[in-house]
Amino acid sequence: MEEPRQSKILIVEDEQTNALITRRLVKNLGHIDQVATNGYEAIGMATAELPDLILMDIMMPDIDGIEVTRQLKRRPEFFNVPVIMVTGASDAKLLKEAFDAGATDYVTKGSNPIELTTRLNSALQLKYEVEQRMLRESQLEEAINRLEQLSLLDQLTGIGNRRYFDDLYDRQWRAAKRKHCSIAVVMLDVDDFKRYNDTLGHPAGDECLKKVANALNKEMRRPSDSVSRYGGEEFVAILFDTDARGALEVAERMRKAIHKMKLHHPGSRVCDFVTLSGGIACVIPDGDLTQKQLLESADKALYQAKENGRDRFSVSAQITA
Ligand SMILES: Nc1nc2c(ncn2[C@@H]2O[C@H](COP(=O)(O)OP(=O)(O)OP(=O)(O)O)[C@@H](O)[C@H]2O)c(=O)[nH]1
Repeated sequence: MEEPRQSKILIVEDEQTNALITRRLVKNLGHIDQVATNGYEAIGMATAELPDLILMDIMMPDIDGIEVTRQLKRRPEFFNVPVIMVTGASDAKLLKEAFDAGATDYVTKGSNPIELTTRLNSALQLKYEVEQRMLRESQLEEAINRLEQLSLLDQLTGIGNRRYFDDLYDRQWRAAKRKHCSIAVVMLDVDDFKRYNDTLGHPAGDECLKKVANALNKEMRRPSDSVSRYGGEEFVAILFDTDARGALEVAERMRKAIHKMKLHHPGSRVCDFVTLSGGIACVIPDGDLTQKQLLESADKALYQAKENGRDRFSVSAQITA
């Protein structure tokens, strides 16, 4: 059993002699003591500075120990503060009332100091064990949240991955349907990226994708806009509440941002630098059209942009809002 650490013990006792005896015992055990001589004072002191344990006299004028316990235990911060009742006689009915109010244990007045020491130590031990368990649980929860977050991020580029996109697209699609507003999907693809890898090597290709992802991400200016890595050298942006014109504007901004970086691309058939092609599709979702269809339209438009010479965007003719 771990040695109890130095704890703050609040002694609630209206009789001076009893208070003195208990204080001495608490001090001898190496703890810090505080004394409240009535119920109201006890509430004031306990709420001003949370004690680690309370030794509570039951019988007190004005407001008794049971009522004080009841009031304190209503407050969430007292959930793990043990309250040991100190009682004149072990009246079963009174004790039941005390336990119902939230007391942890009890000792009878004038009992052997060893008994009080043992009960005090075991109540503190249990309190610290509960605290440790809660800490471990919250650390575990944090680690799980972090893992969940990581599983939604693309490891290479640090932006959302396909899973992130699928989840967000589904939520935004349903929101657009509810609000009868338009949603735009922009599929983006680095031009001649196979040639980039072939001429400069795969590690350089990876670096290029990181820079492209970062630049695209910077162009997402509204909180509801996002760009994710769709896979390989393909990216996808979702623009909520955006029509075809708006989407084309954002797409052009992204294209220019890539141009501006002037990432040397010796194998490109388009120009000396890395360029992007993209396909845009947008719609106000209604009952028939599916998310998949909108994506397919954006993909077809991307193919069209490639066919038309790359380094450009094409807007899907079939579905527009
Ligand atoms: N370095 C690197 N290359 C990747 C990654 N993912 C996909 N690629 C490469 O991207 C290239 C894509 O090539 P293609 O689909 O033929 O298209 P492209 O060469 O970009 O030609 P167009 O799209 O027609 O302009 C392939 O060579 C893939 O190996 C990656 O994570 N890192």
